[in-house]
Amino acid sequence: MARVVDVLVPVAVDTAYSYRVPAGLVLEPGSFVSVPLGTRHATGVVWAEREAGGDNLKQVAAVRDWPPLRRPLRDFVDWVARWTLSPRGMVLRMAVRAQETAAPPAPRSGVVATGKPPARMTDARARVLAALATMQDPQTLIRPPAAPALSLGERGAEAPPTPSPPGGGSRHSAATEGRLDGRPLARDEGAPPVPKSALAEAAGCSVGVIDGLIEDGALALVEMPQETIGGDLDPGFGNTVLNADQRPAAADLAARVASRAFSAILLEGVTGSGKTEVYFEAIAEVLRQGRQALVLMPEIALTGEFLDRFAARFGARPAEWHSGLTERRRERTLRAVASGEARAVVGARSALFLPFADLGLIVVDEEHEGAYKQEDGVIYNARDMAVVRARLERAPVVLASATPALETRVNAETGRYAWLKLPSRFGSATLPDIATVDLRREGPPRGRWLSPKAIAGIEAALGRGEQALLFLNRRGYAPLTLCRSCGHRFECPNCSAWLVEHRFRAALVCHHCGHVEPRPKLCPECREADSLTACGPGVERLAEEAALVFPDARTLTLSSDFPGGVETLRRQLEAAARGEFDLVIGTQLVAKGHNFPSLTLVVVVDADVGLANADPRAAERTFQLLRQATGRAGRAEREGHALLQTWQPEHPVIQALVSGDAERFYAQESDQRRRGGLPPFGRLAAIVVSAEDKGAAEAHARALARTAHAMPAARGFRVAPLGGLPQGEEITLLGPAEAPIAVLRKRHRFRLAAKAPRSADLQGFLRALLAAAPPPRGGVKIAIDVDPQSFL
Ligand SMILES: Nc1ncnc2c1ncn2[C@@H]1O[C@H](COP(=O)(O)OP(=O)(O)OP(=O)(O)O)[C@@H](O)[C@H]1O
Ligand SMILES: [Zn+2]
Repeated sequence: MARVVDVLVPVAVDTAYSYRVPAGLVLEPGSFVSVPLGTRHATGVVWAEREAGGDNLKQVAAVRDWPPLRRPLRDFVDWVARWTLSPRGMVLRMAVRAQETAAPPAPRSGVVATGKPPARMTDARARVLAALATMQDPQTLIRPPAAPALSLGERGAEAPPTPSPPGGGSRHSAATEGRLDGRPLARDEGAPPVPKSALAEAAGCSVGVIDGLIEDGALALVEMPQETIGGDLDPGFGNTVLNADQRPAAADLAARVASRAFSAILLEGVTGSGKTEVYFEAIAEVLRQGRQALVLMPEIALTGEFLDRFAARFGARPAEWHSGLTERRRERTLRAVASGEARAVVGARSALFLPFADLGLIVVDEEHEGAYKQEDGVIYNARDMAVVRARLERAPVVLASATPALETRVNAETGRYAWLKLPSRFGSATLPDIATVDLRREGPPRGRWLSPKAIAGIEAALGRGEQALLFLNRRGYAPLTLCRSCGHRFECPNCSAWLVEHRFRAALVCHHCGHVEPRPKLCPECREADSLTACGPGVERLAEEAALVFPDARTLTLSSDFPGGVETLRRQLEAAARGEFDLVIGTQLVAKGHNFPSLTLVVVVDADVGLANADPRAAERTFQLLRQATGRAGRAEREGHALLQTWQPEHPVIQALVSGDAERFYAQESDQRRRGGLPPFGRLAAIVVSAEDKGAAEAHARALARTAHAMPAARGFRVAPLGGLPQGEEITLLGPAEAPIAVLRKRHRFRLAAKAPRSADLQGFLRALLAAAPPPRGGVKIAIDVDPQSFL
C-alpha cells in the first residue's frame, strides 16, 4: 500500500485530486504541496491522507514551507463552498491567493552607530552621524523626522553646515567623544537600525559616505528586525472608563472571549453610543489570552480614524488587510497572521479567509452593510460566513450595528444570538432630532436641490461656527444626460443603464461596467450643438450649488471616485473631523462610522433615492443608510439636527426616521417579511443566467425552470407545481424573467428565484437542479446567489 493524499487545488474545480506521496516526504492534512496538474505544476493543499494502491497516480512534487492550513480553515472552505454552491477550489483560492502571489520577503538591513569615532571626520560624515542620532532618538521615533538632520539645530537641513571653528563649535569634538548635541552616539540597545538609503537622504549625502563610515568601523551594518505587524499590542495601554450601559456589555463580551466557546452576539447601540469602545474590551481579553482578533469593516479603506483609536487604546495599530496593500505588505501580513505574531487584524471581507493561528474573536462592525456581500466569483455574505468561521474556530463573533439587519435582529429576538444593547449616546450627546422638508410644498426652485429650509439651517449652523453635512448618495454630476432638442439619452453600450455625467473628469461613465466616454459637444443623434442637458443631481452638482449659495464656506466634496485614492480620502476625512471644513458634501462614504465633533446638521438631499427600488430590502436599506447618515450630527456636546428632503413625508420609512422609533419600524418590516415568506422567515436564492446571445440565455433559463418543475420530490425539498400555492415544505420557483439590468457588460441576463421555507434544503434543491439540467452551452453562464441582496 502506498500513501496517497487528496490535494485541493485553487482553481474552479470541486474535487480534490489524488497523488502518491514519495517515500520520505512528510505530509499532513493542510500541508501546501506542489503537484503536477496537466502540463504544469500547481500549489495545492492536502485535504485528506490515506493508505491506498496509488500505483497509477502521479506523485507529489514537493512540499512548500508555508505553515499548514489549519483544520478550522479547511472546514470553512468546505462549508462556504457547500453553502454558496461554489467549487471548493474557488473558495480555497480566497484562502491561499495571497500565498500564491506573494513575493519572498527581501532581507533588509540597516546601519547603527558602533560608538567608535571615525578615524577621519568630514562634514558629510558629521551630518550622517547627526542624522542617525536623530533618527534613533526615541523622541523622534514616533514620528519619523520629516525635516532631515534635525540635530543640526538652527542651521537647519537646507544650509550645508560649515566646519566648526576648532574649539568653538562643539559639534565635531562632541562627535568624536561619541556624543552629539547631548545625544549618545553609541548604539543604544534597541536603537533601531536605519536603512542606508534613508540615512543618506536624511543627511543629504551619497550612500558612499555611509559605506566609508562602515569601513571605518563607526557604523555597523545589521539585519533590520522586521517591523511587527499587528503585534506589540498592550491590553492595558489606554484604559477607557466605560459608562453604566457600556460596562455590563463589555464584561459580557470579555467573559465570552475568556470562555473560548462559540457564541454570536448582536451588539446594538445607537450611533455614538460607544460600540467600538465596548468591543475593544473583548479585544483586550483576546490579547490577554495571547490569541488573535479579527475586526471586519465594510469600508476598510476609510478607517484611518479607527486605526488611531485602536492605537490609542492598545499602543499600536492592528494589521490591515484589504486590496490596497502592496504585495510585500500582503506577504508580511499573511505571515504575521499565520504565525500568530499579528494579534489583531482589521480587514475587508476577504480577511475572513486569512490563516489565523489562534483566532479568539471576530467582530463584524456595521454588520448590516451591503458591502459585506461579495457579488462576483464566490457569492457570499461575509457577515454570515463570519458566524460560520467563528463556530468552526470555537470563538465568539460580535455583530455590531446601530441599525442591524432584520435577519440579525430576528436571530437576537429568537435567542439564537445574544443581544447587548446600548440605548443612548455616550456622555451628554443626544440623538439628532429629525424633521422633513416636503418637496411638494417647500421645495427648491427648478434646477436647484437645496430647499429654503435647508439653506436656512445650514446658514444658522455655519453662523454658530458649526459644521453641516449634505448627504446625497449619487456619485458624479448628474445621473442622466439627454438632448433637449431630440430627446436622445446617453446609454452605456455594454449595459442597460444610463451614463452618469462626471464633470470633474469631463466624462460620461457607466457605474455598472466602468465604461467611460467623453461628453460630446454635439448631440450624436441630431448633431445639435450645446443641446445636452443634465438631469438630476449628483454630489458634484450639489457642490456647484453650494459654492453659489455659500461662497465663503470652506467646502469639502467627497466621493469614492475622486482622484487621489484612499490616502487622500483618509486625510480629507481627518481634516473634516478636525473642523477644517464648514460644509462637507458626500455620498454614503461620509455617512458611516465617522466622528465629526463639530458637525451639528445633516441635510439628506434626496431621502427617496433608495425607496423607488422594488426590491424586498429597499425599505430596510434606506432606513439603515439614513439613520447612519443623520447619526453623524451632534455626536459631541452640541445638539444635532437633520433634515430629510422628500416627496413622500408620509412614507413609513421616513416616518420611522422622524419618530426615531426603530422598534416599530423593525416590527412592521418583520411582519411584512413573515407574511411574504421572505428572509429571514423564508429563504431565497437567485439564479442568474447570462450569455452574450439573448436567445441562448433565455432558452437556458427556461430549460432550468422546466427541469425544476419536472424534478421528483426528494428528501429535504419538493418543488411546488406551477400556478398552485406552495404547500408546507414546498419550494417555489419563480421566473425566468428578464433582469432589471437586462444587459450587463454585454451579457443578456435572465433571473429565476427560488423561495423556500426555512425547513427546506434549498442548497440541496439547487444542487439537484444543476445536476439534472442540461449543461450550459454557447457561452451561457449560471450564477447562483444564495440570500441575494441585489435583485438587479
Ligand atoms: N467610555 C467612553 N469614554 C470616552 N469616550 C467614549 C466612551 N464611549 C464612547 N466614547 C466616545 O464617543 C464617541 C462615539 O463612540 P463610538 O464611535 O465608539 O460609537 P459607535 O457606537 O461605534 O458609533 P457609530 O455607530 O455611529 O459608528 C467616540 O468619540 C468615542 O471616543
Ligand atoms: Zn456599462
